[in-house]
Amino acid sequence: MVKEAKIALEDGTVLKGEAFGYETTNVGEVVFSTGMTGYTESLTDPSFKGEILMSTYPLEGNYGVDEDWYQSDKIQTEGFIVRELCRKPSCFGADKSLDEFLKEFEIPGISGIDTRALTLKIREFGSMKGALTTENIADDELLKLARAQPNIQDIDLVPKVSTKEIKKYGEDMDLNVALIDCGVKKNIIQGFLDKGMGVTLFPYDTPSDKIMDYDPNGLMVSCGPGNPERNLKTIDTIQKLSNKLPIFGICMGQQVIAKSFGAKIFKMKFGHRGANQPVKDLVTGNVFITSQNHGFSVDADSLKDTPLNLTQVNLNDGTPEGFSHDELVLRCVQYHPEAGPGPNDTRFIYDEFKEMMDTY
Ligand SMILES: NC(=O)CC[C@H](N)C(=O)O
Repeated sequence: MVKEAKIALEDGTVLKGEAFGYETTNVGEVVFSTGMTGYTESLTDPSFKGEILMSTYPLEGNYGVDEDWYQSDKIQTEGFIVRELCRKPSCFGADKSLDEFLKEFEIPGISGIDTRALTLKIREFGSMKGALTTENIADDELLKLARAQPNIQDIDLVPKVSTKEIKKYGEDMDLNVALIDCGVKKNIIQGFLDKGMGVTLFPYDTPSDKIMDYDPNGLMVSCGPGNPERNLKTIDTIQKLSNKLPIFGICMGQQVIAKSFGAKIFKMKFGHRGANQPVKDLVTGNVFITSQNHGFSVDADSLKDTPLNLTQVNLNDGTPEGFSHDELVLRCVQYHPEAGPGPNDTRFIYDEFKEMMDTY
């Protein structure tokens, strides 16, 4: 027999569905992703820490879960909301079902939710604090839990996902990248290795001279969960290194680099999450379809008072998707060129990073 599950939202909504995954109760900010595939990659993406993920695509789990697709070593989201769960997957490579996957990492799931209506509500209200339970909890208790949690802007999530020790990937490479791990995905590291660059992974709070001891050819700042403005240690390191090394950023990387040059950050109403976000390059006029997962953004107007130049914009809402620097060797993007999940339209950015380090 299938158990009942419930999701409560801070606006007073309580929705009932069927439980899957682990029997527990978790709180987080409820966000939606428009990706049609890639639930394994999204659920294991550290940038989802503190968030309860909802998929707008109506069927999840149909091709199972394979460990090769993980973007970190576990599920990072606080819960998963789906319209329909496939309990019997079919795929040549899969080693478990989505239900087994959530059980293994002790994460609750709810299916049978009208995800179209809930997405419309979030688009109107904005991302909402929620509580998801697969246990027996009264509606008003669950609502209290949803409302009592702190706002995602006010919590430190990066220390929860960043590496605790320095790690090296790739031996005997000509170029080596120092990667500050704010919540890196495996595909970001793999993207460098595939192009023949080695990677040294550093904790988010590593001081600048420690990084320079490794004599890197470039500095990469990764994606990561939560509010970039709270990531003061990484911002300090960037300020000390940006005139010493070529510097790159992806997602939170872009946000903290912008902040380190005095730009402002704001919380978006419902963010960009999915594998189909259109981005225009202002230099070439080319448009790319990109993979994204962020709820904060750099304020485009605030770039005017900085040495940063806007190079790319989002075609849905005009938010900044990339920039360069007047003098320094610097390239940032708000989207995920490494994909996982999503399209590979912007993989060439790794070649640009390489060229920038080669010529530096
Ligand atoms: N993927 C990311 O790096 C996300 C950055 C930041 N946590 C945001 O939501 O905007």
